[in-house]
Amino acid sequence: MLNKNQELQLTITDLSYEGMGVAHTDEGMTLFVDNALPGEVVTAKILKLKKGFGFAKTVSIETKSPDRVEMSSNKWAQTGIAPLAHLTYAKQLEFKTKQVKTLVEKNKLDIDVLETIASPNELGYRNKAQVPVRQVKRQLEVGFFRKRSHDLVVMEDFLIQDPKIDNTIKGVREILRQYGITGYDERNHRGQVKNIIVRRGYFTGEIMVVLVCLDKKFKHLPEIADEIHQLEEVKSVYLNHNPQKTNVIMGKKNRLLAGNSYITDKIGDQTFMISPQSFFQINSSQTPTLYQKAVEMAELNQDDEVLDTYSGIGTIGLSVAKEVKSVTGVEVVKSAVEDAKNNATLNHITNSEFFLGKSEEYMNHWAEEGKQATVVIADPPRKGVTSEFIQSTAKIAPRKVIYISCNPATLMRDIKEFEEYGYTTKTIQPVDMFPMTQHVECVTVLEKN
Ligand SMILES: C[S@@+](CC[C@H](N)C(=O)[O-])C[C@H]1O[C@@H](n2cnc3c(N)ncnc32)[C@H](O)[C@@H]1O
Repeated sequence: MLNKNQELQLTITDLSYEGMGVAHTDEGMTLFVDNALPGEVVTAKILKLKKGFGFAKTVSIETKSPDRVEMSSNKWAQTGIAPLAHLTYAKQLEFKTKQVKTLVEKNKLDIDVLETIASPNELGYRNKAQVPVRQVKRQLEVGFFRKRSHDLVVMEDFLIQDPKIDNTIKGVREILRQYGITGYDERNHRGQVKNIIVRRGYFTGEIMVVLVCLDKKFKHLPEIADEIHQLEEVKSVYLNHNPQKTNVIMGKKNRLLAGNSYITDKIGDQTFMISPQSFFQINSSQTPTLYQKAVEMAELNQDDEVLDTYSGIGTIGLSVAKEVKSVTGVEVVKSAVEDAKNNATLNHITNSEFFLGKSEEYMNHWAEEGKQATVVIADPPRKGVTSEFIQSTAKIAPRKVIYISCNPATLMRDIKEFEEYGYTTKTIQPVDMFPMTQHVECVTVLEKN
């Protein structure tokens, strides 16, 4: 019988989807162990027990894996910012490929999974940071939450964020402290600043700072905004009003405090305007490869009429617009649709249109009105597409569906449903957009049989 807080020796046999070491005990329990790699023997302390499985953390490592990377800080592991940072990058890529292959097998699909394409930058690759702000020992601090908790681990080096973003966060923190601003207190729902969001254009160096605040206004806000605007590379400063007691970081309303209403960045030779609420791929060094793989697999031509669903600020659609007859995008975030329209103008694209709404509803509407499309691009969030989306896509009957997915589990589910409508795929290309984490992006093209 195992107990919480008990320490025991474990042999790690595998890595879970979350990047935790997997061990099986004599009692028939499966334990998921923080900071433990396959082949290692560790002494671990049990943190939580459930029926048949539990969670533990490594106390000491008795036998070390040759694939272990020594870390200069354990904060990244404590917070889950970089759950695979203790594994060599080559092994991380193998882990990602295997993850997708295992899912293909489990789903009894006949698909070839290619090797995961490495990211050019393994560290400091994130162009966006969202860090919580809290009071710690009566001082405003930034950092990240300890795993499975809301306790702030104070931090200055976030490992996978652009170091210039880390610097800006420090600069903003100092300004907030100077003006006696308080960090958010979750228990009493008090304090002024909940989060700092910083986005930096990888190619332009333009920085946007968003202060997520409990109130719309507070003392010295204009001076604070002005000082933040004077920090190196900062082009845009916003206040996002989030009065709710919620885990959702941003509220619905943004107010421009200083500078421009957007920043710009480049993908290939195109420039994109990005507003605070708009999605933008977070690993700019790898985005061109992701898009290029999708385009290569789609074999587009000048007669193609492309539907770019879940289009964000139009990045994929606009990057292929010159090679095809037309691009029609649909996206649910209003400011992203506005950005997409502006981005078309900015890049002299005249054969694109963007609509505000849910992709599944627009696809249904387009299917009913008999809209023509030869290629559909789907780049949904983690939950994947809906059955309604797949049915209407089948009705529109494009020759190809380019599917870009950040969650292989929902990708498999959707591929199986597409198969019922006569669409099949032969290969999946994993692309590493998120080094040091367990996440993997996949590109695949479904073809009409
Ligand atoms: C993974 S992002 C992809 C964006 C874009 N294709 C890109 O590469 O930058 C998914 C996008 O889908 C949008 N979205 C989420 N649910 C949606 C829905 N039901 N219909 C349309 N867009 C949706 C999100 O706002 C987000 O912009």
